[in-house]
Amino acid sequence: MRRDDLTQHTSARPLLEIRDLNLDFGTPRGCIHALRNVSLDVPAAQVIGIVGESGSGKSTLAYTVMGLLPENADVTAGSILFEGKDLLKMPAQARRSLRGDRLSMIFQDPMTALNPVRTIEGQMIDIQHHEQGTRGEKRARAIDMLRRVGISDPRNRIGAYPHHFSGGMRQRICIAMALLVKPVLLIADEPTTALDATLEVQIIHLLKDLQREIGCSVLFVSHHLGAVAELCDRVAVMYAGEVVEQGAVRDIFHNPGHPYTRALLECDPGRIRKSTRTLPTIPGEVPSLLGSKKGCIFHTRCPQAFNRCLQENPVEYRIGVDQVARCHLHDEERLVSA
Ligand SMILES: Nc1ncnc2c1ncn2[C@@H]1O[C@H](COP(=O)(O)OP(=O)(O)OP(=O)(O)O)[C@@H](O)[C@H]1O
Repeated sequence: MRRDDLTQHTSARPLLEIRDLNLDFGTPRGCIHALRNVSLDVPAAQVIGIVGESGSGKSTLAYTVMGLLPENADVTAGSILFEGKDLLKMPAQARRSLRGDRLSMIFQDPMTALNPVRTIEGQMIDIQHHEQGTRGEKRARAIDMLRRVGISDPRNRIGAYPHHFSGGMRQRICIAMALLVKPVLLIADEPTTALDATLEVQIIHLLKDLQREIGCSVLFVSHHLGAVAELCDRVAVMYAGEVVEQGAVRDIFHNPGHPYTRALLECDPGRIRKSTRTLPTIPGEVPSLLGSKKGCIFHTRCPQAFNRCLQENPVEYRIGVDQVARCHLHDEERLVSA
């Protein structure tokens, strides 16, 4: 199946439509192809997880949507339609206006987002610069949002500086700031990685409750498959710059169609029995992203690779009502001729 069939299958137009996105980083060693032919939809009011090993391109994808790429990044092909408009063709000023308004982001490290020398109050009022209302009304909204994310005594604590709060509390403040502007799309880049397991669970539940309340879509980047299963409606699995499989969370987790997804699930610490002493890892190494590649990007580590995988990069095949995988094993013609 091709992507067009999947789009027809889902009724309303997605909020975000990423199509055939290619991105390179220029480095002294050569060109790193960090995103290759990435296509992904984020429907309105849904939570989409992006998972994959370190270096697979998850953060690069998130930052490309936000328009926060470093100087050496070059989008060489593709489009990112947000509410029907291509973000990549928008003037810089228009993109800046979208950030902190219809688009907002939670970063892995809360200190990246918070200004250490300003009070929480000042920062939460500033972030509402697109919103109507007096300073007093904006302060009241900020206090209400702090209460909703679980900051006790927010009326007094709003005057404090970021360093007065613990790491978990700082991430709650970042979530409050990101949601205060009522974004239609929230991008969360590994928002729980810096937190311990208990805090992680709390933050995931908080995000889920607030997402439902506000009705925004979320692009949730994570290493943690358990968190994705808990929070997301759909998931895209990335490997070496490509989305190799995507679909509804229940389908991908119960019936993975790509050998890489299966390997990733088998290595997930959440699935490994306590008696197991060492964590299984996927055999082999992630290929270098330098230079062009022939064949399937996963063939060097795939236990099921056959000749065609070394020669030809697979297209997306539909393997379920709402599930696609880039793997030749799902080519029906091959199955018929086998
Ligand atoms: N500014 C940059 N210059 C050169 N290469 C970069 C730059 N940023 C990222 N890369 C490379 O692009 C690839 C994708 O990186 P990215 O950070 O998007 O992966 P990731 O899946 O988010 O990894 P992690 O889970 O470790 O954050 C990696 O090979 C990385 O080294």
